[in-house]
Amino acid sequence: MQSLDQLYQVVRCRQADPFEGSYTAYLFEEGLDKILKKVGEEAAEVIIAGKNTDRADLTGEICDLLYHLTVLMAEKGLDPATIDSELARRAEKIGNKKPSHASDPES
Ligand SMILES: N=c1c2ncn([C@@H]3O[C@H](COP(=O)(O)OP(=O)(O)OP(=O)(O)O)[C@@H](O)[C@H]3O)c2ncn1[C@@H]1O[C@H](COP(=O)(O)O)[C@@H](O)[C@H]1O
Repeated sequence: MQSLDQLYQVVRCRQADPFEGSYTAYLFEEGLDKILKKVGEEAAEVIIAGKNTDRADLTGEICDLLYHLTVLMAEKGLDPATIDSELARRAEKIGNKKPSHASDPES
């Protein structure tokens, strides 16, 4: 099993210690514009797969997008803890706005 955090650690290793044949190292070598182009392409592929009924295909496209987003995060010096913090901040903010009659998924 591989979590997004573990994927991020592998990506950071490739960034710090690139080697021939690593696709991740190739993306860092090509630079930000290439990484952004791949994020755009993969996002478009998620949209197309999302319109279809094949959930395995959609799963694969989402994984491709998450991988390329992870490379973008590393390229820009963001780490998963930063994303987690922002998600937690939003959960608290939006949670605070929730009307009292809204059902609580925790209960
Ligand atoms: N999760 C991924 C992952 N998802 C997708 N890809 C690669 O992303 C590429 C996208 O395919 P495309 O056809 O869109 O692109 P392409 O034509 O091959 O390449 P471009 O010319 O467009 O750049 C493929 O080569 C996939 O293998 C990934 N490559 C690596 N990882 C993870 O990164 C780790 C390190 O991989 P390396 O850097 O290759 O050692 C692996 O163990 C995986 O966990």
